[in-house]
Amino acid sequence: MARRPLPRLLRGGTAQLARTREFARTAADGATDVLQPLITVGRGLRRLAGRARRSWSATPKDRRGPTLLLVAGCVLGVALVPFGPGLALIALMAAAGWAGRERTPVKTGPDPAETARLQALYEALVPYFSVPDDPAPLYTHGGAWNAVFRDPVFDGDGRLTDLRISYPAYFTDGEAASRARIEKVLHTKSGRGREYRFRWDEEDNQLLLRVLPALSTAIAAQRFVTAPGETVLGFTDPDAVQRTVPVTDGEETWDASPVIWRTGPRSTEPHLLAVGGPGAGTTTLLRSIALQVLPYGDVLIVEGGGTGEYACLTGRAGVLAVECGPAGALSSLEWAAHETERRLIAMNRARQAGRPAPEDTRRPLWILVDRPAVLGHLAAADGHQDPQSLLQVPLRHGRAAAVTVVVAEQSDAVDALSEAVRSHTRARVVLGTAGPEEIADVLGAASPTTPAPDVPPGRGYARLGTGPVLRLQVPATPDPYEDAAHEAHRRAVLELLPGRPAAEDGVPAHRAARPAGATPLSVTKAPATARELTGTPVTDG
Ligand SMILES: Nc1ncnc2c1ncn2[C@@H]1O[C@H](COP(=O)(O)OP(=O)(O)OP(=O)(O)O)[C@@H](O)[C@H]1O
Repeated sequence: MARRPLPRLLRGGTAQLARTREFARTAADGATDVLQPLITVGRGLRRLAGRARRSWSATPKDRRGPTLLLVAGCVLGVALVPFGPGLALIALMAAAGWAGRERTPVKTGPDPAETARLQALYEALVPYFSVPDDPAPLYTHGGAWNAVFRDPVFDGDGRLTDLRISYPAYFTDGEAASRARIEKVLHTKSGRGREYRFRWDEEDNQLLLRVLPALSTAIAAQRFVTAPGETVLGFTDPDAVQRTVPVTDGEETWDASPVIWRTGPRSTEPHLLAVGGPGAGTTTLLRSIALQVLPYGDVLIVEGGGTGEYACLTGRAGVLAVECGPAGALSSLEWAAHETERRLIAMNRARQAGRPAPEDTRRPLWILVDRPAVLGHLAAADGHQDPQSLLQVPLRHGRAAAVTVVVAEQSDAVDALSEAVRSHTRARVVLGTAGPEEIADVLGAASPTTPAPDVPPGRGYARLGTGPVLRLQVPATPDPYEDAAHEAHRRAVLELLPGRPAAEDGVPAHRAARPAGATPLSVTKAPATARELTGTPVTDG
């Protein structure tokens, strides 16, 4: 039997019903908004009436007559006074409005579930914070948590986010292993999957636990407000640094806390090493640095990965070269070493003659080397020198010559880094899901927080010289030629890219862009004498 079509009303019935319901809900919401004052006054009148009823029933019988008389007298008085009834009505409405307002209950202390959590945490700490001979132990099984835990704060899911813990003075808080044991217990018992920061106040025998919110990933590449020689590596916690810079995301502008790296002749950390696992974001960090320095410096890029992730920079004003192969890397780095020597000699000569440093020695030169281990491997296979060995001169003498070296390497190839790279890169960044040992190996100090299990690309830690370890989120600076990248972030990078200067006759534009006076990239010069490099007087001729 042929199926009969449903009547039109029934066919579109579900959609229409949903629309009607939506309309009714919107109308009800609107009516509630409009009638809100009336609802509040009505609720207040009800509450006032309730209070009056309660106080009437609480009044002893022998006092009810005089009370009634007093009320009647008041009513009569109000009725006789000019405008009395009107004023009394206004006063009643105001009192009802006040009595009917919604009051958020003030929370006084943890609720039963939170109390149970704190008690469990306390019990878990008993074996670590007690010894059998202690006559008045702070921690005993079944003891009171509120004697040692202060200022607990919970999030909306009832999980602990802040806590001040007192511990006995005999606890060995100076030993890293003892601290790590306590931190592990607290981390496990308070909920995994979050990033905890522990601050040990050894003078007062107190430990401060705080769960840190994830750093914002909303900041994309842009012109940051910094002084010359300052580079924003990324952004960190507001209480970790004193400075802020304005950042923009679409229409919104706010102040963010940057991790600023200072380079140049007075820098104590003139070179940087960034380490991370695959896809952790070290290439993005180098791209971000390149875009920040290009307005005032020249950049030479050596890419070992060979994935063309710096292609957007090829041929741009200020980009001296983007080298992907071992042969190009060797010749470019050889040039960079000679350029460093040339600058030092020229500066030394100018100093001897009592003149300021020549103009062509002052423009900052940045050498960005991404994954040198791969290049070293390829060069060795061809029987060539490791390109890393050519970084020795820029690393050692670059600071005085305005030459900065940035090296990015993957965590599993860190062993292939040369001694010069390890000892001269005092600014360090580690990105991705690194364990505590790896973080400590790269940064030279333990991370201040428990590593989070899942981290977005560009998230990690930074340490400048002997400074504190800071959490870091690198600004999103994708390869603008990557289709999968966020459209707004790609556009932001494209806007920051400098133009392409016209090519000189027969010379590719990026090679023609090198500073005046610099030795051509492909020309090998005899190395300068040690005397000239170290600043011993040099006599011409
Ligand atoms: N700070 C960041 N913000 C947003 N996305 C990022 C950030 N850093 C990296 N990414 C994204 O993560 C992916 C990998 O980044 P990137 O190429 O920089 O990693 P990598 O460390 O160089 O890894 P690999 O060497 O394996 O390519 C890219 O798609 C990139 O756009």
